[in-house]
Amino acid sequence: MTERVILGVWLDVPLRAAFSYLHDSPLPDGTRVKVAFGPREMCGVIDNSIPPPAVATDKLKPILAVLDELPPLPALLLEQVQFAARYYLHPVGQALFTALPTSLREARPVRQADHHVYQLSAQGLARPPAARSTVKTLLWQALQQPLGREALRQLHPQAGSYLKAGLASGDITALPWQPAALRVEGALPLNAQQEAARSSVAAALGSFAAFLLHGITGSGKTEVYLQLIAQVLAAGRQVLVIIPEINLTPQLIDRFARRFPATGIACLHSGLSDGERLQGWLDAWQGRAGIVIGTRLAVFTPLPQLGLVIVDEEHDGSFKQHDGLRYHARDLAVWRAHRQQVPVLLGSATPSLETVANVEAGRYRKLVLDQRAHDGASLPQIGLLDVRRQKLDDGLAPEVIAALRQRLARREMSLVFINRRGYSPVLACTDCGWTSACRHCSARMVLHLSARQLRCHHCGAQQRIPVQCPDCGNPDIKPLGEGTQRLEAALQRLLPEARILRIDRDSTSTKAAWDSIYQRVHSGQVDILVGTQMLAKGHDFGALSLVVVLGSDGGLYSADFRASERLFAQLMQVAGRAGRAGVPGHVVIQTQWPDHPLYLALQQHDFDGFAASQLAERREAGFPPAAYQILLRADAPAYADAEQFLQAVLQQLGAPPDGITVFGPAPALMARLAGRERAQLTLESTARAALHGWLRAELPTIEALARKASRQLRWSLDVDPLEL
Ligand SMILES: Nc1ncnc2c1ncn2[C@@H]1O[C@H](COP(=O)(O)OP(=O)(O)OP(=O)(O)O)[C@@H](O)[C@H]1O
Ligand SMILES: [Zn+2]
Repeated sequence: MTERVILGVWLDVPLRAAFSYLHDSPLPDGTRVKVAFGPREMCGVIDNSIPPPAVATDKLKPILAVLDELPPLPALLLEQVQFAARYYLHPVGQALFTALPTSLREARPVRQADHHVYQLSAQGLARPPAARSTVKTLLWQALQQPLGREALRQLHPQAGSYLKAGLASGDITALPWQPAALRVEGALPLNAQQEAARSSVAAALGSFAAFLLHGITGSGKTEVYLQLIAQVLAAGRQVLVIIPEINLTPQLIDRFARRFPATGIACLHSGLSDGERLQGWLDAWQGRAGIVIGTRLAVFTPLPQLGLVIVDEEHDGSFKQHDGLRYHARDLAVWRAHRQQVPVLLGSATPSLETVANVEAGRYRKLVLDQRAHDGASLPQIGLLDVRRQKLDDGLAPEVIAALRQRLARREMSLVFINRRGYSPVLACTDCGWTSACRHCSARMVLHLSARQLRCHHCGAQQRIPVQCPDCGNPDIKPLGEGTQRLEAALQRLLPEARILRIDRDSTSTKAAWDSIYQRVHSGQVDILVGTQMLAKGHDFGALSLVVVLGSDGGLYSADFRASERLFAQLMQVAGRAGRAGVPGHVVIQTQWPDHPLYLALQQHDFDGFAASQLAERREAGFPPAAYQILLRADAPAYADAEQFLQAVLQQLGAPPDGITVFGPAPALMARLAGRERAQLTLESTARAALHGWLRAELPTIEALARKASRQLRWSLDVDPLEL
C-alpha cells in the first residue's frame, strides 16, 4: 500500500475549522481540489499550515481530483483572506470563496482563454493558398502580422479550423502573449495643486504610504490618478483602482481606455458573466492587465506587480459588503497596499470621518485640490430657501418654479434632486389616518402610479393600489409627499414646453436605458433632469446651471449618527454638478431649517469645518471613529426568539473586560425587514485590539448558543458596521 499524506483543505462552509483529506502525494498551498463533503462534491483549497486532525487516518476521505489547470492560488491572496477572516470574525473557508471568482469556487476545472498570438512561419509564407480560395487567402494575408485568436475569428468564422490545420502543418506558429509598449494619450498639463499632489504620491512609489486626495468636485482628481497610473505602468507595474458601483460607467472606462490605448484594462464588477470575471481576474494575476478597475470585490484581485492602489470616492458606503464577509474594500485596500509596499491614494470631495481622523492622527497624508480644474469653472452659489410659510405646488416653491422657468428661457439645463423614487412615499387615508404600511417591514409602501402599484423598497413586496381605505372604506385616499415621478409630472404640468428626463433606478434598469439617457443629455435634448442620488455621483452632466434640492431635511434629525455625514456628502456631490463648465452654477435647497449648521457649512463649501464639528460630536458621544464597534445581529420571525438568543449570549459572555461596553439587546433601526424581526447587541471600545480579541475568544460560546437556538434564528457579526 502506498503511503498517503493528510492535507488540510478549506471549504465554502459556515464552519470555522478546515477539513482534512488524504492524497497520495503532497500538494502546494492554494491548489484547488475536488472533495466529497457529506452528500456533495465541493471545491476545496489546500492549506498545509492546518494541523492534522486527531481522528484516525482511516476515517479520512480521499481527495477526488486535483483541479490543477492553473498554478496554485497565490500565497498573498490566501494571506489577505486570512487577514480579512480574522479581522471580520468570519470563517476562513467562506472568506476565501467570497474572494474568488465564481468559476473558481466550483469543483470543476476552468478553461483559460487563448492568449497566444499567431503568425505565418517561413514555410507558411512560402505557401500561399490557391487564388480561388478566398477565405484562406484572407486569413493567410492577415497572418503575415501577429494576430490573436479572437481577432482572427472576427475576420472569419472559419478561422479556428484554418488555425488548427496551419499549426499542425507548421505553416503557422504560436507566439506567447507579449505586452505592447505603453502609449499615453491626451494627458492634460496639470495645474500647480494637481502637480503637487501628483509629485507627493510619485515620490512615495516603491514603498507604503497612505494619502487622502481631498479635492472638491471637478478639481481634477481623476486627471491626477491618470498621470500617476502612467508613471506606474511605465515602470512595468500594475494599478488597482477601486470605485463605487454607481460610478463604474462606460464613460469612465472609456476615459481610461483612451488615455492608455495599448494597456490591458480589466474591469471587475458584479455585472459580469462568470466567464468574463474569471478572464479579467486571470489577466490581472498573469500580468496581462496593467490596470484593474473594479467595485469592492476587486480588492481581492491578485496583482503580482502591484505598484499603486487608488480608491476613488473613498467615503462611499458601497465599499462595505452587507452580508457574508462584511468587509470594507477601502480598508482592505489599505492593508493590501501596506502588504505589497506600495502607496494607496484615497480620493474624495467629502472624505469619510474615519479617513479625516486618520489624517489627524498622522497615519494618512492629506493632499488638497481646492480649485476647479476647468478654465472658468467655479464652485456654485448655494441658497437656502425657507419654505416654512410658503404654499408649495406638488412640493415646489414658487421661487424654484420661477428659477427653472428662467433657465429654460436661457436654454440652460437644470437638475431637480430628490432622493426618493416613485410617485409618492406613502398613500394615506384623509379620514382615519391609515397609511400604506408594508406587512413585512417597518416601512411604508411607496406609490408607483405608472405601474399602478404600491411597492416596498426594502423587501420588494408589491400590491395593487387600493381604491378605498382598507380600514374605513373612505374613497378619499391621497398620496403624501413627493417622489421623482410626481415631480416629473408636476414639472411637465408647470413648464409644458420643457423637455424633462427622469433618472432613477426605475428608469435606468438596463444598460441600454442608461446609454440612451446619456446620449440625450449630452446632445442637448434635455432641459430639466429629475433624479435621485444616481444623478449626484461621478457623472459629468456638462452645462448644468441650476440644481434644486428637495426633501433633504429628513437627514438632519435621524436616529442614525452617520446620517448627517451622509447628507452633507450627498448634497456636496449634487451641488458639485452645477457650474462645471463655464456657466456659473446656482444651488437652491428648499428647507424648513434654513439655519441648520449643516446647511450653513454647505453654503460656505466648508467641509473642514463641518467635519471638525462632526468629529467633536462623535468624540463626545463615544461613537466611531472615536471608538470601534462590532454588532452582533440576530433575526427571526418572532422578536422574542432574536432577543432571547442575544440575552443568552450576554449572559454567557459575562461582564466584558475593562474598556469594553455592551449595549442591548435592542431592536435594529429597521426593526422588521422582509417578515423578520431584528435585534442587536452593540459592542464598543476605544481599544480595537481588546474588543476584537475578546469577541474572537468568545466565538465558540456564541456558536454553541446559536446551535441551541430556535431553528428560525439567523445571526451575524458586523465589524465596523455602517448600518445600525
Ligand atoms: N489640468 C487640467 N487642465 C484643464 N482641465 C482639466 C485639468 N484637470 C482636469 N481637467 C478637466 O476638469 C474636469 C474635471 O476633472 P476630473 O474629472 O479629473 O475631476 P474630478 O475631481 O475627478 O471630478 P469629480 O470627482 O467631481 O467627478 C474634466 O472635464 C477634466 O477634463
Ligand atoms: Zn417590505
